[in-house]
Amino acid sequence: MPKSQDPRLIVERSDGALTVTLAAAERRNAVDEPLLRALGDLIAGAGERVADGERVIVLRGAGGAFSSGVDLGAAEELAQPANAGRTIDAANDLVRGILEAPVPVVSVVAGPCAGVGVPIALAADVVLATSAAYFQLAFTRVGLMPDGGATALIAASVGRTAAMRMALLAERIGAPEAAVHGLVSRVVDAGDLESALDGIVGTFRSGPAAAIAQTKAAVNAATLVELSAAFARERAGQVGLLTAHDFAEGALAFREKRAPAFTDLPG
Ligand SMILES: CC(C)(COP(=O)(O)OP(=O)(O)OC[C@H]1O[C@@H](n2cnc3c(N)ncnc32)[C@H](O)[C@@H]1OP(=O)(O)O)[C@@H](O)C(=O)NCCC(=O)NCCSC(=O)/C=C1/CC=CC=CO1
Repeated sequence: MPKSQDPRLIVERSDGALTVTLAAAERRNAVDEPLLRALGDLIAGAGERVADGERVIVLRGAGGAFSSGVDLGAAEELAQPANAGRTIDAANDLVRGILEAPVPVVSVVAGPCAGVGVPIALAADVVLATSAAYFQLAFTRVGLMPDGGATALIAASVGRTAAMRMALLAERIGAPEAAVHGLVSRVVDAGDLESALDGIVGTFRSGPAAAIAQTKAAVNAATLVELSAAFARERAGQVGLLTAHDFAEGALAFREKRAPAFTDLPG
């Protein structure tokens, strides 16, 4: 049984499936660098565990939400120049790890999925949503830009116009619309979630592991040709934004539950 060093991750193994649950429900499963790293380490271990029979990884969130993205309670620390790149790197490494894992990854989204939670969920090979799920690239609401490869992952699924709507307007995209745009693989009623998940896990458990691994790698290579460049562009832009006024104001305004007053100019 793989162990997580972070108590905010619940790790369960059952008959070839590793299930990892983000368990910080009081903040809608907000993440920070240590949590991103702990999750990334678990995903990275899949290459060794496949020989022991692991055939699929399931990512889900406790308490209804998948994740609300990076923890805005620590905005002041994130904005320190020495720290600014570290959380971005941890998120990028995690997303890359999900995409490169030799076993399929299934994300289960049954409520809010926001900020960097979106590229983490969408990096999975199957995104199973309930009708209560929604996706929100909330970054610009707090003076940031999408990261975690979101600019490439979203555009690969939804096209430029819808990507701009999600990234610039930070609109919530509910599960039915997410299905129309190809953001999710399947939408089910909450009551049917576990049986739908069992079906998907069962398909991977009894499927041809080598063929599945090759297929996943080939589809990702063909559809995410811009990913590495996107990681680099997002990192360069985000580091500057994290240390600027608008992020400090955006994060404070979120915590104070008021509208932000942004003042930074481009360039
Ligand atoms: C849309 C929401 C995710 C969910 O809305 P809702 O269900 O109505 O829940 P709330 O009432 O808003 O939240 C419940 C409590 O959780 C706290 N909380 C929620 N999200 C966060 C968070 N990300 N960080 C800290 N705390 C959070 C919220 O304050 C409530 O607490 P109280 O009960 O004490 O009031 C909605 O919650 C939402 O929009 N959340 C924020 C989304 C967001 O902006 N995420 C961060 C984007 S930035 C990012 O993900 C990535 C980076 C990149 C690298 C470095 C640095 C920063 O960001």
